[in-house]
Amino acid sequence: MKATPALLENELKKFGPIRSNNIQVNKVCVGFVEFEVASAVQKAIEGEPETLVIKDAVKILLQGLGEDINREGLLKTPLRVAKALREGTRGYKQNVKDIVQGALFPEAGLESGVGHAGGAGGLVIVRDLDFFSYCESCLLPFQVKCHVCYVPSGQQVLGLSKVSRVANVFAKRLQDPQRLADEVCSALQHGIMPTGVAVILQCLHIHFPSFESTCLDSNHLGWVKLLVTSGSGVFKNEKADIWGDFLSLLKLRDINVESTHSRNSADQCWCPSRSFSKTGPANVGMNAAVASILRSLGEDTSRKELVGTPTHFLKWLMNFKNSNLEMKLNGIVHGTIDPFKISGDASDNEEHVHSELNLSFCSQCEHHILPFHGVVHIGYFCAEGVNPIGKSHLQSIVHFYGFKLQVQERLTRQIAETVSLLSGGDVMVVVEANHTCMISRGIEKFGSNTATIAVLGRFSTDPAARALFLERIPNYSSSGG
Ligand SMILES: Nc1nc2c(ncn2[C@@H]2O[C@H](COP(=O)(O)OP(=O)(O)OP(=O)(O)O)[C@@H](O)[C@H]2O)c(=O)[nH]1
Ligand SMILES: [Zn+2]
Repeated sequence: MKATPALLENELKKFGPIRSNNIQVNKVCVGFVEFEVASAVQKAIEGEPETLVIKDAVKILLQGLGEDINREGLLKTPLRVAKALREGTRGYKQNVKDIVQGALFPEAGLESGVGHAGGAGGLVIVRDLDFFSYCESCLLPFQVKCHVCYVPSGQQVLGLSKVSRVANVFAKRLQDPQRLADEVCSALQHGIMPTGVAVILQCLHIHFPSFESTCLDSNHLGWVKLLVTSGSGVFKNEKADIWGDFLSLLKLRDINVESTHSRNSADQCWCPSRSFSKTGPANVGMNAAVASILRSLGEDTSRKELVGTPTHFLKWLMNFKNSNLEMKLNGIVHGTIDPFKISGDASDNEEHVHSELNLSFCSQCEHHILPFHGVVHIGYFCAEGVNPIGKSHLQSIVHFYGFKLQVQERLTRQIAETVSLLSGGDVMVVVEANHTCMISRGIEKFGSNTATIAVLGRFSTDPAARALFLERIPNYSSSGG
């Protein structure tokens, strides 16, 4: 029998109240039912008209990138992207009242009547809540670390998890950092009716790299960082003393709050897409496809913040098309570009492992059309007295294979194979990357990182050479990841 939510709900009711002697059994069954309900909901989403529209739009975008939509790696991509976008904007359908209702608990203040604490006048601070939101200007996910402080009144406090749930309702929408902070603050103020609420968001937005641009420095892919604040009630005045207590507790945790009170305005250049004056010739079909995605998410495409979004998103996406780079690389792989060849007669000289570390890359996951980015380390044998391959040439190879719809394993192999053509066949490549698709949606593993290794020639039979090269790789955190 097919598990529909209604049917499963009925099944649940049959268990009756949980008693201590059957709690284990009930727990298992409840877990199973929850899982079944979740997959039933997922299945339902797959068939909804909004999902179908987004799937069609994604096919147009893939074709615009010159991809074969029937290639195996891309077959499920339209559905994955549709589900990711709908999941990532589910906040439009959520209601703060439903979350807060029933989670306000009576809590007395200090008995002596001197000072502030408990449910009256003390501070409650919930720190380091990690979220992803979608940038309304370019449709890419951006990372948010959220800190909330409120001053209870009326002898009641809110269940702590609800602070995070309420913030996530607004994070799961197309957003701008300041609006997100204001909406979270206002929702908590209305939901808890405390003496005041303060919200601080630390936001990170990926740069828009392009092969031609200078956005990528030689070490790592940069981030646009923005810190915004919002306050209500006793926090309304940004200079009020009470901010000091909140900020001090954040300072204890290495959060730089120096500029917290210089409220960042929307006109500050937050989304890198806004700083592009020049955009390439518009692809009308692709533009219309992105607009149809926005409408399917329940957005009004004439809202002023969204007017440029299709163009901005395409500006990002078309980086991964690459036709010009293809021609540049032909020279590299066929050895017609002189500096790429190792020069000198090295046949009698001793060879050593040469390494080029921390070559930055930015790529686009072909499963979810979301960025993955990080650094590449390349090792190869080089004879004494022979010029190694120029760092800029290795960086070009990395960019060439990065600026495509990719998977990390393929990227690693392709770099290794290309470098082996230039270096005589003994190559080791390590790629360290953060996958936005692992962080911003689905499993939401904040801080997770993936490393892949490819070895060719002598590196595959010589553990000492591998160890020597691996030892040179700095800690990921210190290499710009
Ligand atoms: N091996 C590999 N997998 C990747 C890469 N980028 C994304 N993926 C994975 O591709 C898989 C796609 O799995 P599916 O089950 O078809 O899609 P999904 O339902 O969106 O998967 P979840 O991410 O688990 O929600 C996921 O496990 C992703 O983590 C990559 O570079 N290499
Ligand atoms: Zn943006």
